[in-house]
Amino acid sequence: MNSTPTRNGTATVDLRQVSLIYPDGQRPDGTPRTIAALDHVDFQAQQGELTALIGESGSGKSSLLSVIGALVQPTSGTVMIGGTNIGKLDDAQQSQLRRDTVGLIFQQPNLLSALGVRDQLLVTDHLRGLRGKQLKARRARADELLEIVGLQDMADRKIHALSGGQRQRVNIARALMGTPQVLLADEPTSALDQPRSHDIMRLLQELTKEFSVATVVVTHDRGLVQYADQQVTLSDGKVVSTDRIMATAK
Ligand SMILES: Nc1ncnc2c1ncn2[C@@H]1O[C@H](COP(=O)(O)OP(=O)(O)OP(=O)(O)O)[C@@H](O)[C@H]1O
Repeated sequence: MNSTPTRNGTATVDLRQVSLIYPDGQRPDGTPRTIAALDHVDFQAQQGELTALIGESGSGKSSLLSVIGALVQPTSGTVMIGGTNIGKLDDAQQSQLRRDTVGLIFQQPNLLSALGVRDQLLVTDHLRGLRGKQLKARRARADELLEIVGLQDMADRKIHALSGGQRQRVNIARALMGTPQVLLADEPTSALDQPRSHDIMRLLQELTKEFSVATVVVTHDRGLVQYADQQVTLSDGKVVSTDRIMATAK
């Protein structure tokens, strides 16, 4: 599969006229009703840039993230990720693209309580099929990422001995293990207090530049938009504005 990083200003994430229609029960006359979670959405995210995705509850933010992450197939439209048209891939190729190209960061860090911090990162390689010596060689990558997110002294700690902010850092480091081109975060700060939320956004901003990923962060908190390069606002499944964030705001 060709998943070469895009260059020359081509967007790493490029969605054209994407709609996602769900069944939504029946009308009183018995005919099926539908809801457009996404309605002809055009969306681009560049490598090395952080996009903040905002909008009211139910406006389609998580749906958009799911489509970008190839977790959900849109009903219509084109989704290009890292130069690959994901609509043209079969299921196995889509899974591979998810594993190789996309890093996912969820609201609540879904970490495995029995494992130490470093092993949380290595388990992703285990899932990619690495074993034995190959897996051991990845320890260095895991430790490098833990240092970058400020957890170098906690590699052997169990998850229950970490704070919420530290857990989210583990989650972020884990998402970077596969060297993704796209980093998707669905409300990564919702379980954190204000200072910790700003720390996590600052970290995501730094990592976006350092790893040259196209990062898309869903947030309810407009105070966190200052860490983004672009702000995209959704309403009723439609993109209602796409704005550059001025450097002076950061
Ligand atoms: N699997 C589904 N089946 C039917 N409708 C769905 C499904 N997923 C989402 N929807 C609908 O699509 C719309 C967009 O939902 P989505 O979760 O993307 O919004 P959101 O902006 O992320 O909301 P929130 O901020 O509350 O998480 C909503 O009206 C929702 O009810």
